[in-house]
Amino acid sequence: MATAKVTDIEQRGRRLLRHLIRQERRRLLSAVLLAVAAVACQLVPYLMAYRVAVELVTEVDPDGGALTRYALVALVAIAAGTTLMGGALAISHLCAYWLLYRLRRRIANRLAVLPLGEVSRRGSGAIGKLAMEDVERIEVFVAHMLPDAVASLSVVAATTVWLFAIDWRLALAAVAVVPLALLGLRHATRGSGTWVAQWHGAGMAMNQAITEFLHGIKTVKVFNRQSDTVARATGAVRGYVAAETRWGTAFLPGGAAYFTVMAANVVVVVPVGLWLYRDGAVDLPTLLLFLLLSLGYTAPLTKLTGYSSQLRQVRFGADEIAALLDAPALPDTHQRVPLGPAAVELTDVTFGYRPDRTVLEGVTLRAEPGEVTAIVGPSGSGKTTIARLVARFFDVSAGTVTVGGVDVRELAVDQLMDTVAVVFQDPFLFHDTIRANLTLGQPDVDDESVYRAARAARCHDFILALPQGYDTIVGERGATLSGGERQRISIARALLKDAPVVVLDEATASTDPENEVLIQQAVASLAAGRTLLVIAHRLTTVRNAGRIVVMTDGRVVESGRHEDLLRAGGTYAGLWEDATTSARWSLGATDTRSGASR
Ligand SMILES: Nc1ncnc2c1ncn2[C@@H]1O[C@H](COP(=O)(O)OP(=O)(O)OP(=O)(O)O)[C@@H](O)[C@H]1O
Repeated sequence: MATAKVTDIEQRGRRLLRHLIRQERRRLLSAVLLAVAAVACQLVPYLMAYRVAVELVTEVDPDGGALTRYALVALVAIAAGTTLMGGALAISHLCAYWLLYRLRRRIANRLAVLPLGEVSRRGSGAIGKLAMEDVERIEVFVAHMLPDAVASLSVVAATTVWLFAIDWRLALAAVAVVPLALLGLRHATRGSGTWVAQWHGAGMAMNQAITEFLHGIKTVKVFNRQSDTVARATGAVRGYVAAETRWGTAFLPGGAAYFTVMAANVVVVVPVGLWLYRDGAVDLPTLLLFLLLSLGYTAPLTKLTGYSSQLRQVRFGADEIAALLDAPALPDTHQRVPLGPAAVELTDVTFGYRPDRTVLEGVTLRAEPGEVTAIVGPSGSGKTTIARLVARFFDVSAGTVTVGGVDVRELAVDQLMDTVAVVFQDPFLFHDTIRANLTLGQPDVDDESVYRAARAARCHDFILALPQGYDTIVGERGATLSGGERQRISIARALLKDAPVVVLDEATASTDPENEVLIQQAVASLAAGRTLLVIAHRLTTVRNAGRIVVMTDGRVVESGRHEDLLRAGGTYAGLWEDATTSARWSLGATDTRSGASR
């Protein structure tokens, strides 16, 4: 990644962090002030130790009362410092949790309005990392780093001033190592923006690979491809480790020099101090104080250095979050407009998922209200893409898609979602109760309506047979149900939504005959009184459709009723012939096998 790009990225991340901090500035300021007060308290024991030393060294008969007072003041200061730091951290954590809550809500809201294409382009693994890990880093930054860094800086500044106020020669000896150490640090962090960028990219790739592995685990097992897939995920993890190692290796020489030189300040302070003491230039208590202060002086500086590289990681994460929050939402007019009869019409539609590849070209079709319109065609001809355009998961490149006579881009997104229900090929069920999955987005719907929809979608009986009926929790993504059951639940969901237009992407996987019949009955209930656009993967299921639209290579090549299309002897007739021949083949195979077994 070029340096300029890295800087831009850090700037964008920095802007988001500044914005977040501004939102909580009052509380954060009080946390920082408490942290500074805590640090001031932490310096008091040093002062008291100095006083005790003066008393013991300079007085022949030390004042016991004064010594007790110094000890008590030191104890109270330690207790006060701990309490104040505890208060600072409590406030900063509170701020951080509120920031996290608001940030995650913003991310969720943004994801909800982004075009689906943008979400799939980023990938669920990368988005997951961003919403969990990167947001979590901001929590660490706000809750721990910010107050601690300000406190550490205050310690360094206050101690430096104090050291110089007591004795400038010893003070110079105490800070002499710092410029030298900083040279090492400069060397260690040279090009660290690029290292962090690579480390961050490798982290995203690793998350994506692991998420894909988990999502695809069934397919992986079925095809016995565990070793390949594990190798791919392992490769991504290795890439992450390599990026971390490269970064660590680049940091090592300069970093080691930095830490060594910082720790070596005692080597300068002790001889210089003893030399000045021997010459009578400083007294013993001052020497002791210097030794105490200068030994503790480098610790906060070292901590600050650690924070500076962590801050880079935070900024990179913040940049990813900022980029997602800035990504353009699907344009929404927010205007609910009166709709005509619920026809769906595509006029001269051209569309491609990528600018360099057209998937639909000049597609014109109309689905009449109250009628079943089927779209058929070979795999990859663009059928599902039409369904996605009607539901406005993507916007057309040219032409128009209208619902109820209004361009879908001119409808409020809410209104479009109220008007169009989509039943996907592989419907997604949440890890929740069947009832919650059925009433998705309509929590107030009454039980009777739920049962009615479930009966019409032919799923009431199997739901009642489950251990807790409608309160049964379905496994992750509905894994505890069969494909046919999942699709019938999603048809019941569409029935409950009661949208005038339903787009049904028929399941490709063939289900058993009983399930097939039940799904057909469910679809028939769905069709009643609605405009039903069926993306058909099996011709046998749509022969009775009011209109069949035939597609090849992203174009409509024929349309009409089943019998008319057969008579025309074109593409549809060919597809029908193929479908019926393959059905006979499989029957023949069954016959042969059963014959053999007799
Ligand atoms: N999200 C996507 N990004 C890029 N290309 C895509 C995407 N989805 C589909 N395509 C491509 O668009 C073309 C049309 O795909 P589409 O899914 O619409 O076909 P289909 O007719 O529904 O196929 P099938 O019957 O196999 O489901 C295909 O070449 C496909 O590879």
